[in-house]
Amino acid sequence: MIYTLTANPAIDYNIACDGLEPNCVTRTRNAVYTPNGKGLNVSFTLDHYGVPTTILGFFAGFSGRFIVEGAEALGVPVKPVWTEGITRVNVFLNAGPGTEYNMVNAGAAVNADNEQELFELIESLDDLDCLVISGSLPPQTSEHFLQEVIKRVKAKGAEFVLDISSPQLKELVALEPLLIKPNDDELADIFGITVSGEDDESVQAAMTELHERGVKNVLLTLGGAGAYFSNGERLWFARRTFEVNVVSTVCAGDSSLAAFLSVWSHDQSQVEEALKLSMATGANVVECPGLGDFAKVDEYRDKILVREVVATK
Ligand SMILES: O=P(O)(O)OC[C@@]1(O)O[C@H](CO)[C@@H](O)[C@@H]1O
Repeated sequence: MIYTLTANPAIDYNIACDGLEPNCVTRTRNAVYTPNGKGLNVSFTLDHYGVPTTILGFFAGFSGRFIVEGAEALGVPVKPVWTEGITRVNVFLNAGPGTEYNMVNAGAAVNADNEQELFELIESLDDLDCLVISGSLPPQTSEHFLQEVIKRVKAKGAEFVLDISSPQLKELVALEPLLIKPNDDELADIFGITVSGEDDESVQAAMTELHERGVKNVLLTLGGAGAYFSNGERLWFARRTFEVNVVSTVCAGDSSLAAFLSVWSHDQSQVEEALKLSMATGANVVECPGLGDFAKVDEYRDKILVREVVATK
């Protein structure tokens, strides 16, 4: 079973308006509240592609209950750790073509007892094959929280995937994650590695460094410009050949990761198919607020170009 861990889930509140002016009333439309957080988005997408998954995370208050009940209503099981306070509500405002405002809040604090409950929960899982750890950490999380989580995952003989933007990623890669999914900005901010779009040479060098640091596989996303995947021996590049009407880029990275995992976690030789589904899913998700309904993925999948990069050294 693929479990996901969202330490800092959120209700995503998507709204739209025509422009945003200070010091005046802005009437908004198309308000949608959905249960989210990066790991939840991964689980929802895995579930859509028929992969069994369960959500782990810290949840608090009315908003936490909304998320847990919402996920269960969608048919995805949750094993929550309940905490004090109120799970955050993140606001994503589309103020016109190409103008997104993403207001991401800190979240409800956790304490040592909450962390201990989560550790024991992980220790109790009999069917844990892989834990996908996604997103930010809530306030007051202890310094070595993620190391402690990973220690327990590894003690069970399971793998872990990291999709986090924190500088901690630099130390955590030494624990040999199955997969990481940085984007080009995270590579620069966290590792000081610069890649410039579809540039095989700089990406080859970046991948070599990441593998030397301990990562087994890397899915490097470049937004609309495509994605590279490296397994340490071979490197692929995928890009779409069509334009999309971008409504909201929120959730696209999470759904791309999950779509990739839905193919590749069963059969690591299916890299091309995994990349096609991943890119097609991300392209469809940006066309709507939140995750949407994945209705155009089949149409898009055949329009994704994948090429293997031939090593230059
Ligand atoms: O604060 P984090 O955990 O980095 O990001 C949280 C978040 O913005 O990420 C998801 C989209 O990727 C949203 O569903 C959610 O609100």
